[in-house]
Amino acid sequence: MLSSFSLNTADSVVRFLQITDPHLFKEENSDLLGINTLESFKQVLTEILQQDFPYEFVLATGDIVQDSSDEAYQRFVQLVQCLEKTVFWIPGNHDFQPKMFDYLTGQYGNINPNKHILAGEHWQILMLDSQVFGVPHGQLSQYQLDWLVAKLKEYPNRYSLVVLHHHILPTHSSWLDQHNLRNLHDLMEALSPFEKVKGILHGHIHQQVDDYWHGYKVMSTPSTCIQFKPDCHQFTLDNLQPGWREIELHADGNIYTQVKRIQQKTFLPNFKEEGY
Ligand SMILES: Nc1ncnc2c1ncn2[C@@H]1O[C@@H]2COP(=O)(O)O[C@H]2[C@H]1O
Ligand SMILES: [Fe+2]
Repeated sequence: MLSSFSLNTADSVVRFLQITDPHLFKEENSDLLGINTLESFKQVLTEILQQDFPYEFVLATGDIVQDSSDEAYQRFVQLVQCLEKTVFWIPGNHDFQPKMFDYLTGQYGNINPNKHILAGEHWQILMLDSQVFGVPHGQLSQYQLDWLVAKLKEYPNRYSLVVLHHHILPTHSSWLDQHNLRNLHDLMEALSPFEKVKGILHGHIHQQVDDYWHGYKVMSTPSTCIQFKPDCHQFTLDNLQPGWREIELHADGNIYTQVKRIQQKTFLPNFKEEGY
């Protein structure tokens, strides 16, 4: 396992961005259900650059590439260079991890493969791999759970944010909820002895969630491409725009966060599509 990454902050508040589910392709003109995922990702980056939120790093929470191609992972690295910040990442169900390790380990740009961030003096961020290769649902292996518990024991004085790709709370869309994290009870058992765990952050469901579960703040963030509509039994796309999330971790253990969506362009999918 990689060593921990220590991020010294000038301020007592740790600020970062989450981007998730870009679903990039090998070909620049490919689309996912009618949205060109390269164009929507570029627009998210463009509008991030226009904000004045003073973030220090970025978390990319999976489904970076849709077609396992070298080109799309390389393009992701090139595109995020404009942010001039370190980008950490975890795999989603669509990612091909051998290629993530080929291209996302830092040799080609400001990408960092560490999964444990000591963020300032008061926080740690624990990034988990919930991928089960070849299927859309998620599962945390015993190795991931043991690693999580080991880090929580090692840094008992830090507040903790847990990050994974898959969702833990129902979206009330049965087609999507079948692809959730299957062993949530194992995650809960791992976390429950540690009072300083404050939040759980994920992607995967292409929609915003800001909720609480057993005292943890649970956050999910719009994809940078297509959006899924909540509360729909059948596969249903939403007309909401691509987005990202700003997060602040405060020294008293509070998390302040907001979702932003692009405003200067409109991306609409083909609403007749029934899946991918
Ligand atoms: N019509 C559908 N019914 C069930 N699952 C689907 C459908 N279309 C796509 N999916 C899967 O659901 C997943 C949800 O988000 P992902 O981007 O991980 O990838 C999606 C596909 O793997
Ligand atoms: Fe996903």
